Amino acid sequence: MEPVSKPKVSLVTEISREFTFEAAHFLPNVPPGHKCSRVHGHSYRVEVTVRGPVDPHYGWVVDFATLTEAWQAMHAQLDHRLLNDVPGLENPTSELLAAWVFGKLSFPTAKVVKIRVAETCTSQCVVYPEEG
Ligand SMILES: Nc1nc2c(c(=O)[nH]1)N=C([C@H](O)[C@H](O)COP(=O)(O)OP(=O)(O)OP(=O)(O)O)CN2
Ligand SMILES: [Zn+2]
Repeated sequence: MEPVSKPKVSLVTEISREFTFEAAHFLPNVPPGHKCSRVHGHSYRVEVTVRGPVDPHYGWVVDFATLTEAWQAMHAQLDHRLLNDVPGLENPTSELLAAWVFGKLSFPTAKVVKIRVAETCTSQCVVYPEEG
């Protein structure tokens, strides 16, 4: 079999994993009569993306299982909860939830470069660290 040749350009490598949880929320700061002022629920999807060097021995940035391990504590805080009760999520918009998740994740050899939160099939938010 032909050996796998090294690419001629240097590559940036990102890996992602999507997680899900079910939760209720309401948005306390919306205008009077807004439907989201009432408690309702979503099947949330959260995608975590990290970037880093590919470990030459393992051939991966980090084990996908490492992302899952990091997610477990957040899942326990979020799943089947009223998000407004979770410290830091008193106003649980997608934007603030994505920032909350971002603030809770770090890995020794990989950088968190994107968090995507989708409340519905058609609405999502992405946060990135600012460059510089
Ligand atoms: N920028 C944001 N806008 C809204 C957020 C948010 O987090 N950030 N959140 C909501 C509510 O949570 C709402 O439940 C979700 O809104 P929407 O996408 O409108 O969901 P629907 O399924 O109800 O969509 P329809 O097309 O109206 O059926 C609102 N806005
Ligand atoms: Zn909602």
